[in-house]
Amino acid sequence: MVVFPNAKINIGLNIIGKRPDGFHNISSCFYPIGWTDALEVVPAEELVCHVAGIDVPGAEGDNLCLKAYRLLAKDYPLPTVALHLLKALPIGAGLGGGSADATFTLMALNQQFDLKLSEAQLADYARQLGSDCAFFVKNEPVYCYQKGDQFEPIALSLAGKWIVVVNPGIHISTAEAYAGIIAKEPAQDLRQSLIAPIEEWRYNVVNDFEGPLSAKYPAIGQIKNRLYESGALYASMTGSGSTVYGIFDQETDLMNSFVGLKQWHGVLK
Ligand SMILES: C[C@@](CO)(OP(=O)(O)O)[C@H](O)COP(=O)(O)OP(=O)(O)OC[C@H]1O[C@@H](n2ccc(N)nc2=O)[C@H](O)[C@@H]1O
Ligand SMILES: Nc1ncnc2c1ncn2[C@@H]1O[C@H](COP(=O)(O)OP(=O)(O)O)[C@@H](O)[C@H]1O
Repeated sequence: MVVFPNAKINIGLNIIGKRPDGFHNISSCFYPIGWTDALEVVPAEELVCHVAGIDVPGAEGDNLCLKAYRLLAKDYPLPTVALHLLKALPIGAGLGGGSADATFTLMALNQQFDLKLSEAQLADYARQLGSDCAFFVKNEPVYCYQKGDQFEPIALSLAGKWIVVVNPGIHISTAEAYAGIIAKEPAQDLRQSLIAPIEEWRYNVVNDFEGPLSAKYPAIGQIKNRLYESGALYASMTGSGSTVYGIFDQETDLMNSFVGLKQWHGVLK
């Protein structure tokens, strides 16, 4: 079967405190977008993961799709499969692409081999693969907290708005991004900030990674400024960077503004 693991954006991201396990407690809003990889799962004589498109750093065996397969195979008698991944989502980009690949592998195996795992069971497996992996089970806008692996529904719809997503080509590892942060309580609860009209978000919906990372990588701030100059209602870096997005009221053609950079645009659901 073929599935299309999609990216997410973070709308606001507060890094609240360091946890005893070395991770950080955060709060954020995860919102799915339509930029995707493609992943085919087919029965095969041996377990393999073939990647086409963007090169995934690291050994083939470290691919999160294979890690997801192995995790389920510990508990269920799965046949061996070939995983064909067409990698389109920029890597180390704050788009959660690797996490989406991992969770879509779990969901594809569940469906293809009729494992009858519930959404809650899939989310428990996904959490073991990465902090934001469980989001992709329901794949709906949520407010997230703790490690970014606990979710509550959020009454936020951007359906019909246009989004432009631009990746400056800078790979930032999530661990590197967290290492440069001094955690603090946010001035206002993100859920409150998001109740305001989107035009006001620029004043108080903040990604705590953005300041330190745009000081280090000026391209991040330059893209954000360009998006605002082009009429974005709200623009921000997503996740641990380096991708930047802008949300617009209507379709906007910015392809010529970001020549040579990986980018995607489309309508939000
Ligand atoms: C920053 C966020 C926010 O959306 O997304 P991305 O930018 O990666 O998409 C997430 O917290 C990323 O989640 P994920 O990419 O799954 O991270 P993990 O693999 O679990 O962790 C990678 C490393 O990041 C740090 N880490 C991660 C999550 C967290 N709440 N606190 C942390 O300190 C730890 O150093 C950890 O070893
Ligand atoms: N299928 C995959 N796609 C992307 N990255 C993967 C994958 N499997 C393992 N990784 C590793 O995960 C890390 C980044 O994951 P990714 O989800 O792209 O970052 P981010 O969460 O910042 O968007 C990279 O270091 C990469 O080597």
